[in-house]
Amino acid sequence: MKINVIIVDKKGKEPLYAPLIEHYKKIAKPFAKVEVIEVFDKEIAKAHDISPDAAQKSYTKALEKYLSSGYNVALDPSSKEVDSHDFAELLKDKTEVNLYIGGAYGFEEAFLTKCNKAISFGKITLSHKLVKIVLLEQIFRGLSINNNHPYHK
Ligand SMILES: C[S@@+](CC[C@H](N)C(=O)[O-])C[C@H]1O[C@@H](n2cnc3c(N)ncnc32)[C@H](O)[C@@H]1O
Repeated sequence: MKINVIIVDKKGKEPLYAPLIEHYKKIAKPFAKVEVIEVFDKEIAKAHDISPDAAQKSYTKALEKYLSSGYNVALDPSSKEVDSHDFAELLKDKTEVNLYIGGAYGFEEAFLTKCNKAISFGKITLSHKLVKIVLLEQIFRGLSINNNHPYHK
């Protein structure tokens, strides 16, 4: 199984988060190949100076190409809240899952409707760097649930 975490963010290894990202990718390996893909370009940077709407549209443009294959799930604080079992169910019996983390202004509705699902991890807004770690932990937890691994108690 392949799981792609696709995030609107600049590339770069922050010393604070990079070891945790590598840790979760490594422990998930027996169940899935997890890849983190950062997406950021000049158009997104420019759009941030124009308006929130322009920023959201630029995210859609940059992310759209990933929608053509796999099961697509957007992370959106305003969408339906899921628990760890609901999340595990989303990963179950899939060959490829793409999980999208938005930029500073979240996603436009048009992008959310193009995804198979939009989910929330609760009403709090997490920074996109922190949500990446929470998501990676939930991916490992979900894979553990689906594979009867003792990590999830
Ligand atoms: C800094 S947040 C953007 C906040 C933006 N106002 C919004 O409503 O999406 C960056 C990204 O992190 C993810 N995110 C943050 N908190 C979340 C939560 N509680 N549940 C699901 N995704 C979350 C979303 O993908 C969001 O687009």
